[in-house]
Amino acid sequence: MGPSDCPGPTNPGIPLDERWIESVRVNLPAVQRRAATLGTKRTVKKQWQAAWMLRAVTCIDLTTLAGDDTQANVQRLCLKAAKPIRSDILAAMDMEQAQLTCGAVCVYPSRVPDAVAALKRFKAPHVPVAAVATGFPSGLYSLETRLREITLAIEAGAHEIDIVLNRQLVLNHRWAELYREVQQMKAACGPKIHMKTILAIGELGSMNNVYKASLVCMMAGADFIKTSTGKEALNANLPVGVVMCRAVRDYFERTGYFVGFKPAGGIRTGKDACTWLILIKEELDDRWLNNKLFRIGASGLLLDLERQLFHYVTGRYAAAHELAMS
Ligand SMILES: O=C[C@H](O)COP(=O)(O)O
Repeated sequence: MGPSDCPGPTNPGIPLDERWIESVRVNLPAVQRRAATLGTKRTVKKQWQAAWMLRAVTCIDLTTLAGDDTQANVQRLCLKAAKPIRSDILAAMDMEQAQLTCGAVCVYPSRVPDAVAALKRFKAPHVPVAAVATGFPSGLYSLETRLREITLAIEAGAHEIDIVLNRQLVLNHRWAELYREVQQMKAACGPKIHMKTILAIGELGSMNNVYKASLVCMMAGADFIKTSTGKEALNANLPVGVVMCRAVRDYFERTGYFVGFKPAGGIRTGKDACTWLILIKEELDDRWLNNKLFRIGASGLLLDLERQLFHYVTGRYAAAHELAMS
């Protein structure tokens, strides 16, 4: 099966398996050693690196989650998601016909109508709009409020929902309650809307909790597990990526269900993006190397990817005014 045959997430969830959760022991030194070798053993250069960077572009959830987001900056974001790389750069790579877009745009629920309208205007209505919901970023609201927020975001036009976990339930190992909450959120999303569960790994206390929370989310029917909101002090990092990918792989091996993975927060460079792709290739496999099962949540990464691709085709680095997001 190649990446294009990949079905995308297929996860209906399974009953909560507390014995599996209790049996989890993460070997932290081994995880750290594994993460340290990722960017060093396999190097991709020249046309292969350019191809990986183009793949990374298609996997970006191009994000703006700022308190001062407006219709205007969401429109600019959508234009960039619809046409992420300058057409002369694509032409030089013989990729002009590929109609490259980002994987999705990701915004606050109140900006969803702006994003939907802008993508339509820019002739890219097929680019999904993801809304962060359930009291992003803290999740510290009543369950009723959080569930209602999902419904409202979908009514406003969101195609994907990024929920946040109730960290207290993880920190106190209240797995059954966490399972029920995530299950209700999945039910609120319904069968057509992809639900990504943001773990907020920087606030979960330990790698064991990261692994266990990943499992609970998948058991409850998550389509993707996502590292971070981008607002915690510690966001996406490779050791956490190793742990979450192993949870995805173990879940797949036991159930046969595909779950996607989304690192988010602090990913800024083309080199970082390639290292995350290497992680996916080595810890999962090629079936996950596409935007149905892998996304990178990032507000600033696209600019560096475009800059690196500009350098690849011209042999020089672009001046600030030559790239639209500068
Ligand atoms: O979900 C995406 C993150 O909020 C983006 O974080 P970032 O601004 O550090 O790229």
